[in-house]
Amino acid sequence: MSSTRSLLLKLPTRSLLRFRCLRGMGLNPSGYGVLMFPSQAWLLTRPKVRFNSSSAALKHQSEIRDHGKASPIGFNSVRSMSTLESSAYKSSNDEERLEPLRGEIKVRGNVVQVGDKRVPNVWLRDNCQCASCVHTDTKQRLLDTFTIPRDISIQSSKVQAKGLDIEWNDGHKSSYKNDFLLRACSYPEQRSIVRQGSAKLIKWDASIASDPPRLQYQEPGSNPDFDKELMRRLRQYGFCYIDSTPFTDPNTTKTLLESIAFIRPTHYGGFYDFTADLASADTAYTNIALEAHTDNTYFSDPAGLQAFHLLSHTDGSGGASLLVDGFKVAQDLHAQDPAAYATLAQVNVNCHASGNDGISIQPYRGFPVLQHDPTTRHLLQVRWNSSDRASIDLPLPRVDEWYDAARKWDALLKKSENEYWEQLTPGRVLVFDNWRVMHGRSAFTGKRRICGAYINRDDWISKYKMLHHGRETVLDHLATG
Ligand SMILES: C[N+](C)(C)CCCC[C@H](N)C(=O)O
Ligand SMILES: O=C(O)CCC(=O)C(=O)O
Ligand SMILES: [Fe+2]
Repeated sequence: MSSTRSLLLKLPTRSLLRFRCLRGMGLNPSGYGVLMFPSQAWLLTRPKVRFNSSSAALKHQSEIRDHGKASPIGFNSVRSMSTLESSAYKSSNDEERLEPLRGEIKVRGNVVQVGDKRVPNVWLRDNCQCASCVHTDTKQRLLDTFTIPRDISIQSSKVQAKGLDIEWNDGHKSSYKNDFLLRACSYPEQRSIVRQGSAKLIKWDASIASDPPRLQYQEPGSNPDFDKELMRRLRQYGFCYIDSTPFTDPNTTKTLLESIAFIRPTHYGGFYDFTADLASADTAYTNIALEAHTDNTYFSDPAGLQAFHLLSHTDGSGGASLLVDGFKVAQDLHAQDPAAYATLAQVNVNCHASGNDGISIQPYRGFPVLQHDPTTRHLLQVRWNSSDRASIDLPLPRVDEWYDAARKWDALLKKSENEYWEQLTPGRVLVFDNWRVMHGRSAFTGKRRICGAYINRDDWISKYKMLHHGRETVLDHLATG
């Protein structure tokens, strides 16, 4: 049987523009998933970028091929690739503007079609949401995917106002909501929004000083609106102050931070409370100036949130705190020099934490300074700490490519209009997104005591998503997001 129905779904406008743009460049949009991880992924495999027949594109293609051959150890030139690919990167992960999309859901014989896209039966069957396929309490798949016959087919179907009902030839019955089917077919644009906990980002510079995001302390757990507002500010600005926090007992700060999500223990301990005494062998535990950096570049998964509460500073001065919006600086670099941006997005850098006896913490692989989602091309993470940098994953004769790009990045992040300086005071807790906002401090004298903690990225984003998208929406997007 076969029936049809027209539907509306929200789809990002910019994604459509981007689609056209890729076409205009001579790139086949179906190849663009590969555009995101070129240089490293291509060490062992041939480039999979696909082109249409435009001559400019073919010229690029042969350049890429020739590079692969010319290099005895198989590196493709980042420089020659980057101009082409830089336009594929998005220097922000703003929530996309959503526009309605007309789609038509129909069943043609044995095939579900959404617009001109075919929905594979095995995927539909595997993502049946009924109580025998998904555990109602744990939300985990109960269905043994590989018992689904490879050629599972549709026995009968019914296109209804709300969605599509299917009876499979193995006798199982499934129902799919229309927006689920439409979203599934809008790969990859529609996917990221809920999964990544996207928000309308507010990029900032030094002028944020006049009105920084802040909230008044409230007893943890006493007001759900506080949690929601804190999450919103952290997502949109990448930082938030919590003012009027009691500071006589650091445990108040600990409990406040634990109300976001559990604290991540590291080689510095769990909840930290530090002064310039080298208790841990790291420059943070001295009184020297620290340039803008992100913490934990030596972890495979750097902490998502970081917090500082200056409990006291006596017998001296200095020690002002510096914040720089890494996503804003990335946007500046993207506009100023797309090739440099692409270099920082592609070349992997290794880092280490080796100050303390018995450890040298290093990630299982190098990561680029600007880390993107390979599917959506959104910028997801900034990893930048010159003090903790180790090797650069380029053959030595080519490392100057990275240095040239990094020099441009460094110049932008040190521009005074990008630097937001603030003298922290007891009572003001600073919480910031360590995947976005870089921090530093000026040198100081006297006795300065700070407490705080690290919180995992996935845990705080989970909380953001629950409070802003809602549990139902988040779960609804699991198979399509
Ligand atoms: C925050 N706390 C004082 C505990 C540690 C500071 C560590 C700074 C270090 N270089 C890094 O990037 O992790
Ligand atoms: O002392 C400060 O203000 C910050 C030091 C620092 O960068 C850190 O602890 O991660
Ligand atoms: Fe730090």
